[in-house]
Amino acid sequence: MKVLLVGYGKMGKTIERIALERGHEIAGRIDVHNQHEFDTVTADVAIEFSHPDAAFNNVKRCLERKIPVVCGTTGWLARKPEIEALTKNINGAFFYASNYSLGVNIFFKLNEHLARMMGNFGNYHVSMEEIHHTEKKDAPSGTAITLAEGVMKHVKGKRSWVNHDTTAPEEIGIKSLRIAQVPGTHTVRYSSAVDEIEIKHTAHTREGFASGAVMVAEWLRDKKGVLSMDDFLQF
Ligand SMILES: NC(=O)C1=CN([C@@H]2O[C@H](COP(=O)(O)OP(=O)(O)OC[C@H]3O[C@@H](n4cnc5c(N)ncnc54)[C@H](OP(=O)(O)O)[C@@H]3O)[C@@H](O)[C@H]2O)C=CC1
Ligand SMILES: O=C(O)C1=N[C@H](C(=O)O)C[C@H](O)C1
Repeated sequence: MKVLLVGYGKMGKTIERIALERGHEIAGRIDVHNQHEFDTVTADVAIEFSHPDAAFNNVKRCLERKIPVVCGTTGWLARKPEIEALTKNINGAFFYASNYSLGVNIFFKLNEHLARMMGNFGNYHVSMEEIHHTEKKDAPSGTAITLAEGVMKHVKGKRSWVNHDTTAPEEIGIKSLRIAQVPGTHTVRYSSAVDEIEIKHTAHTREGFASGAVMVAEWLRDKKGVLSMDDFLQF
């Protein structure tokens, strides 16, 4: 399979290594300085991990060239509905996940299961914390937003998240910490006056994110439509 890498930073380079190990070819590497390559490139699939301000345009350009896109960039989701509409209009393929690691996707399910149980108990205060490396451009992380959405789905009265501590009953507070070299740690905590329940996922390296994205790309190449981890994992 010919893989186009869009964004050639920490994730782009890790994805390249894993794609080569799995027997794929690299069709191109598009970064800030060679955007003109979108005009001529051909590939079976594009994997886009770039910058919150760049993702919309990068995904659009891939779709316009009829290249299915696996996108992992976070912090641009206000414009995702436009990409979904374009995908349907041109009968293309677009896949988005805030986190491609299998472990985190199991953690997402665990989070929803716990939220469903905790929804019955009003005396617990739910909060979240995410820790990432100091180069991260967005806060809170896309993964923390997905976790907050999972809680809102099941805990009655939780209607929004905020990126700071909060005691407002309708809000979920997400604390973002930036510490050198941390690939990504997420904690969901329910605290009461008498005890605390905490679930936590710690990524040790970026390999889990990258290998998940490559496996999704292998699966997506002959698909159409707007797809997500629920379609891919089916659990
Ligand atoms: N969904 C998931 O599983 C994961 C998502 N991510 C997300 O992926 C994104 C990238 O992460 P990471 O690789 O660590 O970040 P890096 O900063 O290491 O890499 C991003 C790369 O994108 C480049 N870039 C900037 N603008 C454009 C553009 N217009 N077109 C193409 N490339 C561009 C940057 O170039 P320059 O440095 O010159 O600006 C840089 O090389 C982030 O949004 C992050 O949150 C990360 C890990 C997992
Ligand atoms: O920027 C990162 O590094 C990461 N970003 C994603 C996010 O915002 O959730 C996924 C992972 O945690 C690493």
